[in-house]
Amino acid sequence: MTLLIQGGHVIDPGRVNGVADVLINNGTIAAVGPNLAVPSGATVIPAAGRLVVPGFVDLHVHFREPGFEYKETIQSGTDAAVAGGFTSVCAMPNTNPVNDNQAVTEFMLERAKAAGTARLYPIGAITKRSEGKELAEIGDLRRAGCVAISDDGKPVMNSLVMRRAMEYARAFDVPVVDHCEDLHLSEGGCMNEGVISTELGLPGIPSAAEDVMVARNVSLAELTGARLHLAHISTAGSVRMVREAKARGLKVTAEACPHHFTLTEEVTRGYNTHAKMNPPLRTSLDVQAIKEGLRDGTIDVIATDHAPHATQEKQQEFTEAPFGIVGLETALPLTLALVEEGVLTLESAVDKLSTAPAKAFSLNAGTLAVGAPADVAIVDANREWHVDPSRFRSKSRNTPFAGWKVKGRVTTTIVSGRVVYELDRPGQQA
Ligand SMILES: NC(=O)N[C@@H](CC(=O)O)C(=O)O
Ligand SMILES: [Zn+2]
Ligand SMILES: [Zn+2]
Repeated sequence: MTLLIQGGHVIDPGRVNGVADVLINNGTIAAVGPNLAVPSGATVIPAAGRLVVPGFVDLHVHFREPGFEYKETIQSGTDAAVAGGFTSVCAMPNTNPVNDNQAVTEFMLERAKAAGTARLYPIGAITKRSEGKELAEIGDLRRAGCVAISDDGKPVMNSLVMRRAMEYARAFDVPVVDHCEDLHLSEGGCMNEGVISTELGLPGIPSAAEDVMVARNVSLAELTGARLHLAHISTAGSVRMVREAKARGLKVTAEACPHHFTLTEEVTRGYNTHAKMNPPLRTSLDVQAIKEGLRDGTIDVIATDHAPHATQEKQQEFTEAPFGIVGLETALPLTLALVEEGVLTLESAVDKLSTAPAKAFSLNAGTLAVGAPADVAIVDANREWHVDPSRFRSKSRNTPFAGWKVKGRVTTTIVSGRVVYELDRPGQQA
């Protein structure tokens, strides 16, 4: 099967940035260059006026299978992924049962294979049942196909347990992903602690709950030599500490989520539970710091923390509703807004969605180099559209961006040389 993507603006971060064709043969990239000859029998995808980029890589999603299939399945989650341009996704282990053993990892990989769209990379638990006590069999998880370990959502509070986890992780060369939250400081909180939480009468989560754990984890990474990846950082303090850790040469990477660089705690005012996520939306000073961190390279990766929850779960009082929002189908336009704003160049935006995440977890993705897997997103960067959650591929609709007019849309997604999502082809606008 041969595909020729013709005449698009190809951005392969650090390698190509200009008009070119991309030739795909047998599931891999065969050539990239201007005016390639059309091989006989090739399918041509015209892409003039569109961006042609390595398929996006999301280091942080929650697909709810096994255990909470009413929120999301691996099928619906990977469908949502490719609709958002993501060709590889890393799935957190807070399923039921928790992905703390090979059997669960293998089950997830089988489901993803059957779903047949995005590539799924499971993240194994750090501790058994993510209870923070006894380490999971990290070597077994690695061998079964886990690409990182994390107790996301139930952060490891015991620093000695975390130290041992990092020592094992280092031995297996697997990154440790931490959701930085001191559970004692955050206990009972449901939004950012500050003037607004006081006004609304809602219990707060101070930014220090995140900062103290970032400090601890950076120290432990220094002690153990482990690769540390900081999930969804949301505070100015986190950005400052990551910047300093990098300057000292530590193996630390960090991700930020579109909601944390797009929204502030102000949107909590309506008690809209779609503004409730963990970590919470912060202040405009924090948002500025996140943007500066993205701009100067302190924050390597944009990840969604796609966290689907059912409508009836979100239709509760603010204090009762679960934390989390979906993100796969809105990440691209929210990231392109940073380009419009001058925070990122187009190339660095693509880097943070594709190349940098692949590198952070050593995934064979994030590039259009000859011989690489043919995972490609074709994007109409100027297409304006309204976010309509009822049209999401995801099973869940919990987004604070419903009704937003946004710009930038994925029109075609290719995995392994196969078109797995197509909104329309140029010249035939839907
Ligand atoms: N981010 C969230 O608000 N929720 C996540 C858990 C997590 O990422 O900590 C979930 O699984 O729902
Ligand atoms: Zn988390
Ligand atoms: Zn998460």
